Amino acid sequence: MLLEPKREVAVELVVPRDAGGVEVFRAYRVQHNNSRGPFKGGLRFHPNVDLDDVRSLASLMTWKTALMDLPFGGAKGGVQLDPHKLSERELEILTRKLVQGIKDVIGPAEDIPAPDMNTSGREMAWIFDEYSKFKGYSPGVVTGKPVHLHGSVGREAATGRGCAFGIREILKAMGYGKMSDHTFVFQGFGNVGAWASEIVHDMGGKVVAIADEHSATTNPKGLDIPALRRHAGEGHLLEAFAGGQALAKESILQVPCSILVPAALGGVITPDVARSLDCKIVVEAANGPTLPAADKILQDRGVMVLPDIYSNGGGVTVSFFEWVQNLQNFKWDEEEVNRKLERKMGAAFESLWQIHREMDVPLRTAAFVKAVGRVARAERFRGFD
Ligand SMILES: NC(=O)C1=CN([C@@H]2O[C@H](COP(=O)(O)OP(=O)(O)OC[C@H]3O[C@@H](n4cnc5c(N)ncnc54)[C@H](O)[C@@H]3O)[C@@H](O)[C@H]2O)C=CC1
Ligand SMILES: O=C(O)CCC(=O)C(=O)O
Repeated sequence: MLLEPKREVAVELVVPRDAGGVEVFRAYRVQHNNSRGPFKGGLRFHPNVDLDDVRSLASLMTWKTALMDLPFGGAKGGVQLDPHKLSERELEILTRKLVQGIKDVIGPAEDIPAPDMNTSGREMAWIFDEYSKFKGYSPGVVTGKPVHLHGSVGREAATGRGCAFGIREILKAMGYGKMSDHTFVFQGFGNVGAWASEIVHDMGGKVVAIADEHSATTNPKGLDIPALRRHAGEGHLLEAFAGGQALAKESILQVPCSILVPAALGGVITPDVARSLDCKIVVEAANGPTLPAADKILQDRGVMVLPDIYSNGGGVTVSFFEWVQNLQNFKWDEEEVNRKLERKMGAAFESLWQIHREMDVPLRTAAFVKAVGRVARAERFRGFD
């Protein structure tokens, strides 16, 4: 029951192109498990999306919501495309057609999408609007919406903020001192990488290198992250940042640091990379950045891995807060959201660390022990009739 998704939906999206003609895109929504609550998980637009990929990301969501102790199950959606090749109008048509294709299997008590790679508040607003045309006004059908359209303050930064809280927890647990005693490298400077690096920087950490899909920049004295975000926001390449030197983006994972944060694609830490990286801790802000064979190598090398279902669990945690606010027609302030997020990250870390110590297993195994236990218990209590 836990290995296989409960439901898989594949839809064909036919989009009229601005230049004439139509193009067909494949889209998937995989609903892995809902024993603990409605299916929940992001929607990504990326050329690498395929059904298998979405399946594995959907199951990670089940374990993530269970580990974070949120009343949700797990799902994921993906459309196979390079969104940079479509205009805003084409993307809006595509997103609305996706909703038309899956509207009967999503909903505030059924399945609640959210942002993931290459999607943001803009797409979530389209989803909310299109779904509401068919089912009535339903802000709770999707999270990560713009703040002025039933979104929650703090959701945009939440995955990065949760990641930074998680780093603080592991440093404390390992007796490794404070943020300011450490150097950090980030792969990915989108929603998660930009917010996580900025909050780590605000907490005193020295971020010495960052890459995105185009280029990379490094400064052994520490990058000024707010300035780098302004630079990138103006459309400039990271390698052109005046406060750093250009670096080959392919070498980002080998830059020496205490803490390496992959915050982009899955599968980037291959066995070869695992043998060559030069850090004490890998914090998996991305989903599935470490291949299983590489995980074993990191373990043998004594590199600690803070697993994805914990490290990036802050995003879905604040999605839960957004959903609760939508259901109550009420708004919390940012201080309250961030305080509740901090408490959730602390509690999940505590349970993870306790299992890690008591069972003498890696943190990833400890996370799965906790999460699978909670999901299996819910399945049993609900019965099988
Ligand atoms: N947005 C969210 O709230 C959450 C995202 N995640 C995960 O975090 C990761 C990043 O997601 P977002 O930041 O939302 O996506 P995003 O689309 O905002 O940013 C992705 C970043 O990765 C970079 N990137 C892509 N390919 C790369 C490559 N080959 N080398 C270096 N950089 C590359 C892009 O240039 C961009 O900077 C994904 O694995 C996603 O599943 C996990 C939990 C929640
Ligand atoms: O905020 C959410 O509901 C899910 C975000 C997501 O896709 C993830 O945690 O991987």
